[in-house]
Amino acid sequence: AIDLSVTWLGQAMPGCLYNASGVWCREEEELEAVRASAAAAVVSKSATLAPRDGNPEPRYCQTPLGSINSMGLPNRGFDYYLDYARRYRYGSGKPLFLSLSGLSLDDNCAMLRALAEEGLPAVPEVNLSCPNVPGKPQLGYDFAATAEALDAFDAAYPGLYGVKLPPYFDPAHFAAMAEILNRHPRLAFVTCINSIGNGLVVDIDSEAVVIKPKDGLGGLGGDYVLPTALANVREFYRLLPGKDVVGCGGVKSGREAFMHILAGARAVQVGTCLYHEGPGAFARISSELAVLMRAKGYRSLDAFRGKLRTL
Ligand SMILES: O=C1NC(=O)NC(C(=O)O)N1
Repeated sequence: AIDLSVTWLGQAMPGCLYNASGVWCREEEELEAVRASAAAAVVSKSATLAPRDGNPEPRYCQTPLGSINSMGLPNRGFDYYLDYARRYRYGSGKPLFLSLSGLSLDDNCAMLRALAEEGLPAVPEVNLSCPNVPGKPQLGYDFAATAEALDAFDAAYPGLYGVKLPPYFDPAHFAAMAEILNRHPRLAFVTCINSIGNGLVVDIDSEAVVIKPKDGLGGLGGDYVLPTALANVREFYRLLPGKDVVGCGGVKSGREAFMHILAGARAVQVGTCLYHEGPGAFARISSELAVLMRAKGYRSLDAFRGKLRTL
C-alpha cells in the first residue's frame, strides 16, 4: 500500500496535503470543510489583530494560467481564529496551523504571546510575505527587519513556529535569508512560497486591469508560479538543515505535489486550485500522487523526498 503520511513537528499527519493560508479558510465553515476533507491539516486565513474588510473588489481573478489577488488581508481578526483553535478537534490527527500577519511587529508579538498563553497544539505560521496591503512592503524582502522580527518572535513565543516566505529570485538572497533563518532553532519550518507579488494581468477586450486595488497589481498563483516555488523549496531544503520546508505554489495534481516533495517539501499546500475546485481537490490530488508513486515503485514519501537529481 502507498503511505502518504507525514511525521513532523512532533506529530503525525494522515497525508501530505493541506490548504494554503488564505484559501478556503477565512470562515469557520470553510476551515471545518477543509478539516472534513482529505486534507491532512488545516491552516487559517492570515489574522490581523483586529478584523479587516480588506481591499475593494474586484480583488481576485482567475486566468487560464492561475490567479491574481489583492485581497488585502480580509479576516475575522485574531480572536476569531484563536477561539476556533480552542475548540478545534486536535484528536482528528490533523494539525491546525494559525497564520498570523500582524500589521506591525508589536501586533505579531501580541498574537504570538496570546497564543502561547493558551497552550494549544495549534502551530503559528507567521506571514512575512503579504504583498497586498497598500503601503506595506513584504517583510521577507527586508532582511534586517526580518532578523529583528524573528528575534522578537523567539522572545514572544516559546514553542515551535514557522514562517510564510515570499519567493526569492537570486542565490544571494536565498543565502542571506537562510543565514538569518538558521539563527532560530524553534523556527521549525518555512512555507515556500507566497504569491509572486505585484503582477499585472491585462484584459485586452476591456483594455483594463482585472482587479481594483493598487491599479491592478496583485499576487500571482497557479501555473505562473510553479518553477519559482520549486526553486525556493529546493534551495531552502538545502540551506536550512534540520528545518522543514512546506511546498506551496502551482499544485493542481499529483504531478506538482510529487515535484514539490522531490524538491524537498515535507508537506504541500494547495491554493489557487483549491479556490476553484473546493476541498474535493485533496482526495483527487492524493489519489493521483499515490498512482504516480505506485508506478515509480515508491511506497512512502520518505523514499523520494529531496532526491531531485541534478545533471
Ligand atoms: O499573504 C498573502 N498573500 C496573498 O497572495 N494574498 C493575501 C491577501 O492579500 O490577503 N495575503
